[in-house]
Amino acid sequence: TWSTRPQRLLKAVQKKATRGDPQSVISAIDNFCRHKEWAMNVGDEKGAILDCVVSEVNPSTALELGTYCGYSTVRIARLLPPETRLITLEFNPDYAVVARQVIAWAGLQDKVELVVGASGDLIPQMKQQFGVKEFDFVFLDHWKDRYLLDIKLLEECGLLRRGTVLLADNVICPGTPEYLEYVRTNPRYESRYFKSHLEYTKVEDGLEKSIFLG
Ligand SMILES: Cc1ncnc2c1ncn2[C@@H]1O[C@H](/C=C/CNC(=O)c2cc(-c3ccc(F)cc3)cc(O)c2O)[C@@H](O)[C@H]1O
Ligand SMILES: [Mg+2]
Repeated sequence: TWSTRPQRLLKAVQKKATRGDPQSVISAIDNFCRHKEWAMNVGDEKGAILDCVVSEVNPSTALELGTYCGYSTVRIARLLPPETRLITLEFNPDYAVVARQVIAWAGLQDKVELVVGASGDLIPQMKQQFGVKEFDFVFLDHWKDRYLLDIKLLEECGLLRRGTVLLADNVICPGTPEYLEYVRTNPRYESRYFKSHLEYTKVEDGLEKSIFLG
């Protein structure tokens, strides 16, 4: 039976990266995607911007929408201090199986709670089932037509606080026009665009950082 791209990416991590060394996992995935097979990880260039924002926020509780292979999960979790946690949501069970192994190879499984399911179903459960009071940081990198629905859901569920930072991938390519319009025009958000490139290419893309003002 044929392997999938996520499975081949995992093999590259297990072959090239050192167990317990998140940076080597990140580099192994970036090299695989740059030289072997492109994959939709946030990548090294946008990843450096993600790192800066995460370090600046220094979140106690963070949320990621769309785990995929766990690349950005590792990038975020490696920066989190002890006793903090990252909840990451992924509805494709096959991708979740790969992501769990990538996260474990990096030695970050204790900081990460990977939940298999759709964000629309799981976000309303965050307070009761997952004991979340509010999120300090949210990284959006799942289906692009879900970004707007999901931040409205996060607002409604009282999961955002004054100062919560939302960082959205792919606001140019593939693009998230309705989301951009919302966070840039809604007075409850202070938004800023970080120009960059689509992972592993020269195509323009960028991240939108939006602060919820409460
Ligand atoms: C509601 C819900 N709940 C839970 N998990 C959910 C979910 N919706 C999706 N997921 C999960 O998240 C990932 C999906 C990511 C979608 N990302 C992209 O489509 C994407 C595409 C490109 C791209 C750019 C130019 C091209 F020519 C081709 C592709 C680049 C990117 O960076 C992307 O992120 C994937 O793991 C999916 O299962
Ligand atoms: Mg993306």
